[in-house]
Amino acid sequence: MSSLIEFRGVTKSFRSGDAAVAAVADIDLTIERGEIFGIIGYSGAGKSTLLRLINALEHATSGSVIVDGRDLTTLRERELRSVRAGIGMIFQQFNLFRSRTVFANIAYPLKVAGWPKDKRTARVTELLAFVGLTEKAWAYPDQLSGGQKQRVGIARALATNPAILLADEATSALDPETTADVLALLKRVNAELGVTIVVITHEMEVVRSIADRVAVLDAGRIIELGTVFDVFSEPQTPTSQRFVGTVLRNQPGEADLERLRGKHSGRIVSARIHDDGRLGAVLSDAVGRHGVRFEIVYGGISALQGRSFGSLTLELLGEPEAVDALIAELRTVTEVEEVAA
Ligand SMILES: Nc1ncnc2c1ncn2[C@@H]1O[C@H](COP(=O)(O)OP(=O)(O)OP(=O)(O)O)[C@@H](O)[C@H]1O
Repeated sequence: MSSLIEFRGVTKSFRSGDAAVAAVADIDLTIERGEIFGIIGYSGAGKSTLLRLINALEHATSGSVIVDGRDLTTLRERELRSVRAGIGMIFQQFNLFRSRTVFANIAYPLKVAGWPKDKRTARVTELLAFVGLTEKAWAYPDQLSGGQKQRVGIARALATNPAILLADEATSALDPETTADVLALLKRVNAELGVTIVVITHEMEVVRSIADRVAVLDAGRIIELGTVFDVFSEPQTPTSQRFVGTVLRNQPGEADLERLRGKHSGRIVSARIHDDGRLGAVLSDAVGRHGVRFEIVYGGISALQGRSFGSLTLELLGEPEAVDALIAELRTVTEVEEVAA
């Protein structure tokens, strides 16, 4: 892979009264050609600003934004327009023209780019088939469901064959089932058309479903960056742990722990499950040897990017020394955390 989008020491500040407030600060980030890159963060974290710096709807206060080898901070408006032509964008509220048909909405960017009518018609027909809306060509946006509107948005964004697609909370207005359909379409856009996609979202499920890598943004800074597998299986910061906790139930939360403490008198430990299967092997062998009984009281295994990870929470019952010896043995193969005595 080669880098397609690069942020080098980028800060974007806005004036707020007399002060300058940084919406994003000191961003160093490289997005590779062909990947689906997720940016997650709470409201106000700076996600939209970061996205809008890629198509120069915002201009960096300092640092450089490099897209396909061109440093946007050195370009004139006319050159920026040609960069923007290679970047499509979709939005939470779809931003379709209500007074135009689906066909005309998709044809619009082609018209602006000066495509002749026969070529426009051929391209729109092709795009309608790709997003599965051939029958809706002459419908108006108000006659479509949310998912169909976003399909039109995607077709319109792809009309001029951009290398990059920016998705700004593109599924946040949709129900879970429609979200899954739209995300599947975005995956096809990436896999079949080779379009690099940057997705900003506050929903970890979106990141889990489609992204290859993810950056966690907090107060304008990237606090974590990695493959979706790494960030989900070992989130390093409390913010990332909270996001991961919204979609994975491997580890008991505070309320679960309280319930477990009330119900179980033995020592309770959580042990990480890795792809290697060693926890299961050691557990089945060692409990008998140490004379410890156990009960599984909480846990879950998730699969992501073709690998498994998870956690098992066990109540251990036996002589204190025997339980200590078992925990020590488990610790030789995985991470074990005592969560309640
Ligand atoms: N044009 C602007 N003028 C002044 N402040 C702005 C402007 N755009 C963004 N900000 C501020 O920058 C910060 C980051 O905003 P941004 O919209 O990028 O965050 P976000 O993570 O996309 O949030 P949301 O999901 O709510 O849109 C916020 O504090 C916001 O108020």
